[in-house]
Amino acid sequence: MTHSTHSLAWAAPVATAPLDAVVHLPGSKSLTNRELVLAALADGPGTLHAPLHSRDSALMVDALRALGVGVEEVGEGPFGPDLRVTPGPLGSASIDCGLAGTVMRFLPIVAALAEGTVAFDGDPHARTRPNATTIDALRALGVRVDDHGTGTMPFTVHGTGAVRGGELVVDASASSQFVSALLLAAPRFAEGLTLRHAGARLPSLPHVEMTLATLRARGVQVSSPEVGVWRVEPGPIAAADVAIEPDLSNAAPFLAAAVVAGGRVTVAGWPATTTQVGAELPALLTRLGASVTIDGDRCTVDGGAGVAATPLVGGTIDMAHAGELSPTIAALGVFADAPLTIEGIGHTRGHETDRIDAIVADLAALGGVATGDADSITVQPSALHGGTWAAYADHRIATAGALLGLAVDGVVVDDVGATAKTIPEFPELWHRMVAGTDAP
Ligand SMILES: O=C(O)C1=C[C@@H](OP(=O)(O)O)[C@@H](O)[C@H](O)C1
Ligand SMILES: C=C(OP(=O)(O)O)C(=O)O
Repeated sequence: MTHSTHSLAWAAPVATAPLDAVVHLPGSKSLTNRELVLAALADGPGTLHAPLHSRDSALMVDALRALGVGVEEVGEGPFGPDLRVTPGPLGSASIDCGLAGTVMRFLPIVAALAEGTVAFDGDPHARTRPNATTIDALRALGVRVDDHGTGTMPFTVHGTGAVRGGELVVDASASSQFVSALLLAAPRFAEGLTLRHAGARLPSLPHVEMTLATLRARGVQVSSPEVGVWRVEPGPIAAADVAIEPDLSNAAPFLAAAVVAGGRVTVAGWPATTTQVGAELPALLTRLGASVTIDGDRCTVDGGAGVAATPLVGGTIDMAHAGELSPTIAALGVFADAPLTIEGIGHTRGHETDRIDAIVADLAALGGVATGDADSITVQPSALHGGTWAAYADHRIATAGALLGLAVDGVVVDDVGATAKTIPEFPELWHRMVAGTDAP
């Protein structure tokens, strides 16, 4: 089983002057892992240009290869090779999901299309991430799953090579990925799928919109006749050459860095249109008081003299649709003029770690004060001191520690290797941003 890199304690650099940097970011995790799945189920070979190369994408590539899909590295880009994907008959495999939600939710549905038994397991914490909806959905579709009654990994899917599909109701309150997983595989179901979400809430809707857009771009007929209902027609998934956008969720700590330290940070390669939830960062940072401009393919935050000169604007923000961005925004709450409450993020308790508890504990270790409840976190403005910031194997918690370290002397992220989940280049890119040496 692949575990993340050895714990790597990392002294976060302090920004001693306003920032002045242009940052180029590697590819989007959400787009890379969707396009890998769609390419594997497509009607011919296709290429992903500028894909992400990280632990989550490597786990997806390894899993697809184990299932019988050809994935070949071709060419060389700034962050690694392109990927040429050749679909093949899917068969028995043993899949390591690591801590990747996209692997542990997307591939069990793909496994139902395999002829053979497909075993799923992952990191110890991955076994605690919600996955009962995946297993329930498979059984409702007539697919046998052995989970020893746990509703979590490890479990085994007994694929017969075909799924009839039809109508299905799931509870996706714990993760939008349950919906995305079913929609991605549904064109290959004999009758397609009419999927209805029945549950208290549906988090991360932009990620479902991304799924629909990637399907449409490959010629699949999809619709959403009402909120929480989707229809996917059966039919081929067209082979395609697709370009992967930079990861805009990983832009969050870099753009927020200018807010904290002052000066300017530009993220290059900002797409003119995108389905990534990171597209909401300009509005979120503006809401907190920052100045954000988009000029062509460049998104720039001008943090003026930084939070030492001007506090951010506290209050309440609903981030149910963008929980992925909440660790960065919560960290910024330390520098606000009033408590900052982020609501609608109960589902982030089921992410790489319990993100609400993690931020509460990490801030307390630096002398800060935050409180969490079932669905929200409230961060009090406070003067922090140095100390250890635990990453909890969570890339977004690790980068939030780096962000605070810009303004707080002596912050040590206990395992910066956690960033390898979606951005292995993080420490290097961060140091270059602070030093202002990134290429224009
Ligand atoms: O489908 C995806 O690519 C993702 C969906 C979201 O999951 P949740 O709905 O579980 O929050 C998001 O937070 C995650 O980082 C990636
Ligand atoms: C929740 C996240 O990841 P995953 O795809 O593992 O759910 C995330 O990247 O913030």
